[in-house]
Amino acid sequence: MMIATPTFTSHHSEPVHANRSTQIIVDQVSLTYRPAWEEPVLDQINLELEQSELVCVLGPSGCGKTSLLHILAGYIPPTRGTVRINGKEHKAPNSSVGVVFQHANLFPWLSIAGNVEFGMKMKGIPKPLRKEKAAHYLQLVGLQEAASKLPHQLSGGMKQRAAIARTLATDPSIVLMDEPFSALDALTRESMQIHVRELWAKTQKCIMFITHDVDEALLLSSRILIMHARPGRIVQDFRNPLYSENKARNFNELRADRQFLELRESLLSHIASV
Ligand SMILES: Nc1ncnc2c1ncn2[C@@H]1O[C@H](COP(=O)(O)OP(=O)(O)OP(=O)(O)O)[C@@H](O)[C@H]1O
Repeated sequence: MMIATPTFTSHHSEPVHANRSTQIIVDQVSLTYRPAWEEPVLDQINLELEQSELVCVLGPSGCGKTSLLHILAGYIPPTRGTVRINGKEHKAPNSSVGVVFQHANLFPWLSIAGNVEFGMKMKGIPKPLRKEKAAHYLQLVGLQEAASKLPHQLSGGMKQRAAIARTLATDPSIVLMDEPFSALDALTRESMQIHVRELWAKTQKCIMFITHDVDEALLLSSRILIMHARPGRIVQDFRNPLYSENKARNFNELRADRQFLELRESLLSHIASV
C-alpha cells in the first residue's frame, strides 16, 4: 500500500510581508536569554499569522514554543527582530492579544462571572456592558449556569472554559494558548477540544495553540508549525490537509481517516527525529 506524503511545505526563512488579513508578523526574531553569549533559544523566526487561522505549534520540549508565545504576548522582547500586530510594532502586553495558560488561574474570591468581568473592569468598560459581555461569553463556553459559582466549585475543564471566556471577553484579535488542556484528563480534554473548535468557528479569531500532542494538532488546526530545538526554529509550516472550511468533521470520523493515521505517523517520526 502506498503511503501518501503529507502536503508539507518547507518553511521559508526570508522576511515576510503583510497582506490584508494578517494579524501578526514576526520578522527575523531571535532570542537569547542571559548570558548573551549562550546559544540563541530562538533563531531568526519569520512567521505570518492571519485572521481566522487556528495554528498549532508542535515541537519537542525545550525547542522554544513558550518563549515564542511570550514574545508574541509582549511579555519579553526579542533580542533581535520585530513583532507587528495589526500593523503596529508590538513591544508590551496589550488587549489585542489574549493568552490562555495551562492552568486557569482564576481569582478564587471572585465568582466565575466576576472573573470574566475582571479584565473588562480594568479596561474601564462600564458595568452594564461588562455584565452583558460576561453573560455572552459564558454562554459561548457553556457556563451560563455557573456564573455565580466560585472557582473551587467548578471542575478542571469548567475552570479552563471560564479562563477562555475571560480571555475572549476583552475582545483580543489574537488568542495565544499555551498547552491549555495538558493538565486535564483525556475525556475532559476531548470535550475542551470540541469547545475550542466551536468557539473558533463562532468567533473567527486568530488562535495560536501550543501543544505536545500530535492528535490534538491534527484534530484542531487549520495550519501546523513544527519547531526544532538548538536553536529553536520553525522547520515545517503547512496547511492541515484534514481541515476543511466547509465541513466540520467529527473527531471520531477524523481519527478513523486513513490520512489522519498517515499524517500522525509522519509527524511523530518527524518530531522524534530531532
Ligand atoms: N527565563 C528563562 N531564562 C533562561 N532560560 C530560559 C528561560 N525560559 C526558558 N528558558 C530556556 O529556553 C529554552 C526553551 O524553553 P521554552 O519553555 O520556550 O521551550 P518549550 O518548547 O515551550 O518547552 P516545553 O515544551 O517543555 O514547555 C529551554 O532550554 C529553557 O530552559
